[in-house]
Amino acid sequence: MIEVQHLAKCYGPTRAVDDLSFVVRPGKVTGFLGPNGAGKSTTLRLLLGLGRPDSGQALLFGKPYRELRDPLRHVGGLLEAKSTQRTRSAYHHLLWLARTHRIPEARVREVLAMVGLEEVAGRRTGGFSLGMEQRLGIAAALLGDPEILLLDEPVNGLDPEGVHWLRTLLKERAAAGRTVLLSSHLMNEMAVTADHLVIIGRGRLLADTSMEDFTSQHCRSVVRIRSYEPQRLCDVLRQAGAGAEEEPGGVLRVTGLESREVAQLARAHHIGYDELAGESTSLEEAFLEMTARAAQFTAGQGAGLDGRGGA
Ligand SMILES: Nc1ncnc2c1ncn2[C@@H]1O[C@H](COP(=O)(O)OP(=O)(O)OP(=O)(O)O)[C@@H](O)[C@H]1O
Repeated sequence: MIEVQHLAKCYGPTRAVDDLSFVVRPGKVTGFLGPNGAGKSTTLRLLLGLGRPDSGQALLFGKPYRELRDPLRHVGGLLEAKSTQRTRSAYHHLLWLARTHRIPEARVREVLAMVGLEEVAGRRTGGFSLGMEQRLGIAAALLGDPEILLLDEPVNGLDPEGVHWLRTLLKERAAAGRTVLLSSHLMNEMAVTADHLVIIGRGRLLADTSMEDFTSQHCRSVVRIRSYEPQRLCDVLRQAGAGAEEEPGGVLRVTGLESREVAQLARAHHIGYDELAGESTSLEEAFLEMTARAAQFTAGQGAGLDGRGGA
């Protein structure tokens, strides 16, 4: 459905997207994740035919966006908010879009109801909050009832109820066999929304994985134990193949063993302890580690200075 093949785009000395390839399949919500400046918006803009790649291709249904007939009926895109004519009402903004794409007027009312903007449909968009702008942008993306949705940071400005509503909407569309790609720089948001992840850093692909695999590969269990003999326990744990580091207050941070195994080893060696707690490293930590490593690697190569300039 969505294919990005060896895509590259530079802005002056900044390599925004660097030999990026991935495929997004229908029936899933795919999260497009990366820290600020990673190249997410640039990739989505290229997919939506805004700007030309330096090399490679960004394809929807096997074609560049510009070659699609009736694109709004096939692809709904949300880039940044505030792209409406400020003096037009929400209703007239959508009506104008519908008319220019031969979409029936009745659909305008339908999408306004879907995004919860019915009551303010007659108000000029100039007075809209960021959250209302986002809802209007999402309404525009849904107007042609497209098979593909491409949304850039759609939760920006939405209140918790709005975030929950959008999450449900995207999951429902994916469950109905549509293709949904949404970008974010927040792993925790993706953890509850996405089934699949495409992670980029400095314009390059870092991971293309199911959410389930990412979780099982990156979320290690960590056990913290406070012992009366931290040094001896540390040696015992290391001999058993675990990672053990001493933290202040006689606490050991242990990786590679479950809490039950740590407790068994301590007891077997008659080492007393008064606190034992197990936890998992969070997805957010795993994501930050991954992108920090990528940043160090590319900085080492002297690539990609972050300097946002004009259009
Ligand atoms: N029009 C532009 N002119 C110059 N540089 C640009 C332009 N657009 C993007 N860049 C640069 O390209 C890089 C990638 O930017 P992009 O906006 O695609 O990242 P992003 O992952 O969407 O980031 P964010 O989460 O902050 O929106 C950044 O270094 C950015 O400064």
